[in-house]
Amino acid sequence: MSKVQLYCSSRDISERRQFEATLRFKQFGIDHAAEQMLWIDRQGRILDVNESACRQLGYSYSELVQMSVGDSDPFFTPDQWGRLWEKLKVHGTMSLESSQRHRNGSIYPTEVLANYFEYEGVEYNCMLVRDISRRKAYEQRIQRLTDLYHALSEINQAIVRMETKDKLFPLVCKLAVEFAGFEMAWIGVPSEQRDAIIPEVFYGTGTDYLTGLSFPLMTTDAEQLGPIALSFREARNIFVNDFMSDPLTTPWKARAQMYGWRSGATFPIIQGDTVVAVMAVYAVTTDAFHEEAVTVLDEMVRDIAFALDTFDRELARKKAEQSLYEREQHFRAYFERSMVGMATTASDRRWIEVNPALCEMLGYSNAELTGMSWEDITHTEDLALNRQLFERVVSGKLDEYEFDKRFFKKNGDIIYTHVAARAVRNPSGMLDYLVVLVDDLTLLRKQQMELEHRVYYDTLTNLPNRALLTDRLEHALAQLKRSNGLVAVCFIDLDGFKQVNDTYGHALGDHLLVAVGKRIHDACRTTDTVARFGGDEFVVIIEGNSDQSECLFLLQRIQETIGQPFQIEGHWLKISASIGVTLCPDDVSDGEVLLRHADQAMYLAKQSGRDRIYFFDAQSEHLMRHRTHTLERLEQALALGELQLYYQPKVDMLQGRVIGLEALIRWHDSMQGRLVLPGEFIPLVEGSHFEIVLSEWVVRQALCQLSEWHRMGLDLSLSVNIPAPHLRSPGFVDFIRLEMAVYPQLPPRALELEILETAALGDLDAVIQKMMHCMDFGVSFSIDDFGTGYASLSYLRRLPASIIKIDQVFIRDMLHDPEDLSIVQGVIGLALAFHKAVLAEGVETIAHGRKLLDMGCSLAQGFGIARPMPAAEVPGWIRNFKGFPEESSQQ
Ligand SMILES: Nc1nc2c(ncn2[C@@H]2O[C@H](COP(=O)(O)OP(=O)(O)OP(=O)(O)O)[C@@H](O)[C@H]2O)c(=O)[nH]1
Repeated sequence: MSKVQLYCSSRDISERRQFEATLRFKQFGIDHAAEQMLWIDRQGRILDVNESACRQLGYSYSELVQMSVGDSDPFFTPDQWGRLWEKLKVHGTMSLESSQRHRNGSIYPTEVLANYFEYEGVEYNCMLVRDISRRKAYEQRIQRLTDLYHALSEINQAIVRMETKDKLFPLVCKLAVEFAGFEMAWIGVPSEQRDAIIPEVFYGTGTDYLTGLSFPLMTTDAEQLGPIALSFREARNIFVNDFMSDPLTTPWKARAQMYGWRSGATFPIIQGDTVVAVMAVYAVTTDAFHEEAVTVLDEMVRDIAFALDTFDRELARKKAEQSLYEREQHFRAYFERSMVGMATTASDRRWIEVNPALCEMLGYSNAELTGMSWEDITHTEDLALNRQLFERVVSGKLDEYEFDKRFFKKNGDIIYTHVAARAVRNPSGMLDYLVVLVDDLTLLRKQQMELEHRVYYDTLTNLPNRALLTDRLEHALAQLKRSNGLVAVCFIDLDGFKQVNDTYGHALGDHLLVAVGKRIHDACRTTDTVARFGGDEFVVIIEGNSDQSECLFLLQRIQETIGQPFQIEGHWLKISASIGVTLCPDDVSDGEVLLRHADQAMYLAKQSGRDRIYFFDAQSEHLMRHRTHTLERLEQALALGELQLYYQPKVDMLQGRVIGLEALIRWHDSMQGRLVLPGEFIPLVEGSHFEIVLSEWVVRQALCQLSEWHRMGLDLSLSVNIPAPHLRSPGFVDFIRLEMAVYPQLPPRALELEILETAALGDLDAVIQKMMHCMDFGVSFSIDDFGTGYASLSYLRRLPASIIKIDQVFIRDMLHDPEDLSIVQGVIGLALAFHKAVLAEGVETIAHGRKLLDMGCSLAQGFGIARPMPAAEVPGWIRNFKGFPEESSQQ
């Protein structure tokens, strides 16, 4: 290498040597400096260079000094050099970045320090040039990382703003291109069958690279399994730093070549344990994915996955929030609209929140109620229990309670409620508040009470009914065992009540029953029980009386008060009662038996003429036993044929002929060995189950006998007595129809049914209906014992009976009792007025007969004419009948 020639002169050779040594030293230093040193003149000619310049530019010293600056540094065109020189002259020194071309053509970046100096009037520039390609590469790397971090930051910011992957994925691709410096980026998701990755979003230049591309996942052909599929299947990042040489990219090389891709990377996006997408980026340079870039990209992909998780979480949170909101709304609506009172109460016993139902229930506004404590409106009697339960909840011993309690409403009314309360506690177990449900049971309770009342009280009189009476009696008897008093069971049955019903109607009868019940109640003490037993029967239980006379005194008072006239609906009614009493401990101590005994005593009171008080005793018991026994015997008698019909003729005194007969029952009691008259047993039969059985038997017997007589040529009519219960029984008409059908040969009106005037009363229309039906079968009717009942005239007129029979009690005494006579006269007149025949019963003498004839009654029956006789005697008697009253037969 040529050296710069230095010319100098010195006298002292040692000094010269010293100087030369210094020069050599300096030259050595210049040649070994890291920077190139180039001395260049104003025209850009290279005048001198150090060894570093030759080394770094690849030229020899001699070559370089033949060159100008523009030859090695393309930046320094002559113009550029000229402008630089001017500036340099001004500033003396300048630094700038440029580049140099190596002899082999490669260009590398340089840093240039230009130093201007003048030497001996000539301008020079000593340029120090440093190869900065390593620094530049490092800087580029830093820049790349900075870009990547920028992209990462942008993505992270986007994630914060984004809500769904639909928006995030395109943005990620865009940022990867715009900030991270990739040429193209795309994200693919697995197909529905998860057998291929389908590009979903993409950004950058050359996106048509993807057109028609899908990346099979299931292929067994290793060649087809590129970075995308591998990344997805194996959930790992894959980097291809040289697209052209990497065997993984073989199938796509041609395409990549077209677009200039030199390197690429794929990243699985993993949520939980599942790869949900793959992201791919492409660069036009090789080795784009150095370690730091890979770290950032990896982080970016993890952030995306995190974002997806966040989206899902956010979605789930929103869903939960929505559902919470909906539930809250639901519960709010439930709270607001519930028919049940709902509230929360604090540990200081104040209402915190109350619903409209509770406000309405208690009569307070929401504002009023929430300012109060539940204690303020709790019924005093329920306060202690409520407080006790509440304290147990506060102390943690109890979590919930339910009980029935009463509240005071704002208007002072009491409401009955069922309260259910449940504690809501904080995590440390302290009571936060209580959730309270309040059910208004007032109506229910009222209904319950009404129901209970109905079960135990008679709806008409409001007196205890039979059920409560039984209870009270049991109670009284239990008490009696512990004391020395008496319990009197009194059975009160009104006399002739049915007639009141029949005469004035059922409604008035009801009023009377209520009034009687009240009078009995008022006559008794509060300790006594007055019950309606049924119908017109009342029972009084008298407790604590010391003896029978005291009890009798009270009963007489009851009897007297019932006997006082009642004024009901403008009618003055007079009624009496028959009372049967039994006393415990004199009698047994079984409630049911006591009631039966009192009933039996009452029955005897009735039997002995009504309006009486009868104490049960052995005698009554005996009588009752007698009745039961007789009924049993009668049933046997019927089966054994001991019952027989006797026949008493009825005659027309005017015409002197027999018009018919009345069948009367007799009992040949084989056990007693005597004939028992009906007066002895019929009263016992009345009201028993045997009454209808016996009546039916009589009808059948009578018809059989009638038919027999008709067969014998006796054209007679035969009457039988029909007891009221039989006439009223539902099967009566059918019974008559069927029995009459057995004897079609009988002429009409051969069978006559005698009914008591009272039997026809009651449901008059129904009875008339029945009578009409029976008349259709050829039966006629007469009214028996007329005068003893109280039938109203209009009733009488409507009854389709053809004969009225005047009761024998009037006939018997009419000859010397003007009152009876006038009754008889009245009845005869009435019968005439109603165009009915009239027959006198109990005609015992000719004088009776004459008197009756005088009064216009020609039909008669009685001992004076004939006693009842067995059927066999009838034909003979008829044959011998000479008329009545006959002088000859006068007794
Ligand atoms: N108005 C009314 N009548 C009733 C009621 N319950 C039953 N009865 C009638 O009360 C009457 C009671 O029958 P009885 O005791 O045999 O009639 P009674 O006329 O008093 O006869 P004795 O007791 O023999 O004097 C029957 O006619 C029933 O129809 C009711 O609640 N209201």
